Amino acid sequence: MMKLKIAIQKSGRLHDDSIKLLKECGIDINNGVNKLKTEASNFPLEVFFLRDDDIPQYIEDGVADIGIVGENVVLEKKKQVNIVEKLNFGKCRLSMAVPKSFEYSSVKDLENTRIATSYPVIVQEFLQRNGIKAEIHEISGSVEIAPGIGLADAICDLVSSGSTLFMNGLKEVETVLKSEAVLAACHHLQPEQQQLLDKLVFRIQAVKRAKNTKYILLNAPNEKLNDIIGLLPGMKSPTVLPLAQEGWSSVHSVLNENDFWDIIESLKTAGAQGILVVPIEKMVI
Ligand SMILES: Nc1ncnc2c1ncn2[C@@H]1O[C@H](COP(=O)(O)OP(=O)(O)OP(=O)(O)O)[C@@H](O)[C@H]1O
Ligand SMILES: O=P(O)(O)OC[C@H]1O[C@H](OP(=O)(O)OP(=O)(O)O)[C@H](O)[C@@H]1O
Ligand SMILES: [Mg+2]
Repeated sequence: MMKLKIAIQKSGRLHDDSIKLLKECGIDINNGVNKLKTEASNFPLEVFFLRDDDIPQYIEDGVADIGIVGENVVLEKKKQVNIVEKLNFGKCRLSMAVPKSFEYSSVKDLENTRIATSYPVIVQEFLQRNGIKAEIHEISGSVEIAPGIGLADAICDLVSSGSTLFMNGLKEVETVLKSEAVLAACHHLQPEQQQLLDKLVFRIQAVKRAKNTKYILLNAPNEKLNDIIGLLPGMKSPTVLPLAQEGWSSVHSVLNENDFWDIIESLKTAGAQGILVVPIEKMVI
């Protein structure tokens, strides 16, 4: 039986969330310590554990059929791969940063500077787009140290909380790119592999959808039902069941995580009681 080969990060920021996502998709991986290749026990999937920088090349070459990697790495490596699905984790931005004492007012202030980065391709494109001439120093890690040791005037590196910049006396001045982990695929998949990928993507979408949604149950007096139902978006329309107590109903529906607090307030004002909100594990529409 043909298997789908997936490359994920061996260790680092994306490793745990990649394994977790596969697990949430019902795929069990026997993940032995230091094992660089393994198989799923209940899905035709072979898993390769690699350095994230190498993943786009492996996918382009078809050594791996698919992979989980940061969009930032896909764009830097310029390999021919399809971005199939954004995965909602590994969210960060690639930003320009300068020492706190640097009087920065616009991108023009980067003219004739030395910029240390692990993303020379993306930085070069950014500088070109902005008509700036600067010297790029490629370094593979600990980029934030570069200004402090006299290697560069500015840096371009990944930021999420900003604490690494802060700890190193730097300030963020330009966002070059926003990124998150993506599922990338080879351009030349066999039909059977494409079918397996479709199956996996179907599961990933159900998991993602469920994460953004909550299941809500509430009790309402029947005379307020219309008002309350009007507040609930629902997938189609809410389920309404009679309660044992005469004149009352139980209303069930789903809510988008983002609308959650606004709607809860309005529901209470409209007369809803005993509101329960529970997570949804999978959501297929
Ligand atoms: N601070 C962060 N917050 C969220 N996501 C991040 C952060 N830093 C990096 N990422 C994302 O996780 C990916 C992997 O980051 P990590 O720091 O583990 O890379 P690495 O050190 O190059 O790993 P490898 O050993 O695989 O080469 C990045 O390419 C980026 O997409
Ligand atoms: O804004 P923050 O939340 O501080 O995150 C930013 C840091 O995270 C990443 O490094 P990571 O910690 O993954 O270590 P690495 O340098 O070994 O890749 C990135 O290269 C930054 O250094
Ligand atoms: Mg790397």
